Amino acid sequence: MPEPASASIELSGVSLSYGAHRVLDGLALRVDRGMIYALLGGNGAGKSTTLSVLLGFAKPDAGAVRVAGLDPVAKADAARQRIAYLPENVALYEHLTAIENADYLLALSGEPKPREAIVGAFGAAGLQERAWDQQLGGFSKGMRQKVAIAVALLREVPVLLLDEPTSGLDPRATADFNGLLAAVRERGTAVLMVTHDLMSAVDVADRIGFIDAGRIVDEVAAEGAERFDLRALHDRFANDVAAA
Ligand SMILES: Nc1ncnc2c1ncn2[C@@H]1O[C@H](COP(=O)(O)OP(=O)(O)OP(=O)(O)O)[C@@H](O)[C@H]1O
Repeated sequence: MPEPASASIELSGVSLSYGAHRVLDGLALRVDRGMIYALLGGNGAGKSTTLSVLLGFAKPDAGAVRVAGLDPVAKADAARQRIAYLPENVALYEHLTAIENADYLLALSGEPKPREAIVGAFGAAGLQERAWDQQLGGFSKGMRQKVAIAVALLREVPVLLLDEPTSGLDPRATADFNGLLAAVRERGTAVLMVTHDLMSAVDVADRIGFIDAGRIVDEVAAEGAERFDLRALHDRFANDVAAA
């Protein structure tokens, strides 16, 4: 069946085992354009493996995976061109300035941009002007993420994957980051955010999915009343994890 054009990320019936250990077990998940999906789950539930599958680093034993309409294993290069990925600890070059980092990363991905565009994206990402020409050595995690997300904005990719983006951020930096994500969504990007941060998920996500033992056991949509009931969601999250 042809895929709806709006599905930027789609996994259906995805299973993956490491030896005898089934890590993903019939996983189904869909993120449309202009949507933020928060994937929550306990340790070892399969969140990072889901990202690895979308990045084409892990090949499922069964099921279908599409990123911007492409199979990330069969069309690895083309699929990665369409993805921006922020790992939990963003890897940047310490001895290069913020601008040099952006310049280099954009050149690597074959999408060089002039300085004016880079500083424009830094401004949009909330990186203070005095940091633009500083080496990254002294940057906080929040500042590094701003550099990385500015690069993602400049690449104008349709899919953004985030692994624990707010872990280790203070509340102000978390709020800034969530605001930035909302701006990314406005551009029509599909955002999949792996997180343990239920508060951020409630703040910014359109849909929250709870994964356990490699499958989605519960999903809550933003338009539902429960979205605003943090306590109920917290209990549900704890129960989902405990019940498995
Ligand atoms: N390369 C691998 N080889 C063998 N087992 C693996 C491999 N990668 C992950 N696993 C196992 O798969 C399971 C799911 O791991 P995954 O990293 O996806 O969980 P997670 O939900 O991201 O957990 P956490 O919240 O702790 O980061 C874990 O039991 C892990 O030990």
